[in-house]
Amino acid sequence: MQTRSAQRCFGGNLGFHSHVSEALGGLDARFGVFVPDGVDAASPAPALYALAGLTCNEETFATKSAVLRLAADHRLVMVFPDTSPRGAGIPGEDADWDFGTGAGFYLDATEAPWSAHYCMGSYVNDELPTLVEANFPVRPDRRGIMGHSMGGYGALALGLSDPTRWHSVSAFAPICHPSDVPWGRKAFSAYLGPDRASWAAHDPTLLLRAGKVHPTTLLVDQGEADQFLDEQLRPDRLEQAAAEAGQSLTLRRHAGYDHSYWFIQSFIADHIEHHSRLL
Ligand SMILES: N[C@@H](CCC(=O)N[C@@H](CSC=O)C(=O)NCC(=O)O)C(=O)O
Repeated sequence: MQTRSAQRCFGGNLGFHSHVSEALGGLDARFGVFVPDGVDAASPAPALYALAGLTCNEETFATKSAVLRLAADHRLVMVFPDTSPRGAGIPGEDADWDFGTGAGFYLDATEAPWSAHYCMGSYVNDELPTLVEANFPVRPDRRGIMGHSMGGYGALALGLSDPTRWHSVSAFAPICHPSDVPWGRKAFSAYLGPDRASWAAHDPTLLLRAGKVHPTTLLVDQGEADQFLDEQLRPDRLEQAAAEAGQSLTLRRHAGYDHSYWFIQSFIADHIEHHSRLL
């Protein structure tokens, strides 16, 4: 692991690091970690992973969400992964802002040529926690996951898939039913292939319909003036599937708020309290 930058921030240390990732087929992967003062090997803290959305990178959530002061106050270590492999060299990976670079969708591609590098599912679920837990003062038994948009989808999908690994889950404006919206159909067709049966394991709404529930309440915030709400996000589908599955869900709709980080900044404190209480 190589530290690319390190700064003091809100009485803690914020660093951005890189390493050669096995899950991403030997490419360099970047991530950020914030460690509040008072958290050390003798007194480790839970880690909260924050997944950013399409077009973002490992700096976006740390920089724009206003989460760091709150993480310091609640004594949570924050981990900020990148949103895709970088520089895989696959033809077309930089052609669209909603697919390829910056759009890894937190799953493991099974289709060539994407499967050689686009394995952000294994990366966020396994490789990065192993690396973080070996190099930072975090508790390996208490992890939370949150995210925005594509990252909100990732938080819900990974959290519902393995509640023993992710002990608290929340999302801002998540893509709730990717199999049935344009962003998700585009990514899943390429990364997972045309057989829609293989998509279900990566779709929060379909995971709930299949009986995958999380033992804690899922917290989801959604702006009603979000420009992507009706075409791409579909929280109504998640709400219905959660009700049918018996999944506890707090879904809050906020009049006037859009898809931006200004929306996230407005409600991030509630998410940090949610994770702090459960972790
Ligand atoms: N390419 C468009 C819109 C890109 C965009 O809105 N990205 C969102 C995430 S969308 C779902 O995953 C985002 O978080 N952008 C970063 C930001 O700072 O807002 C464009 O660039 O206009």
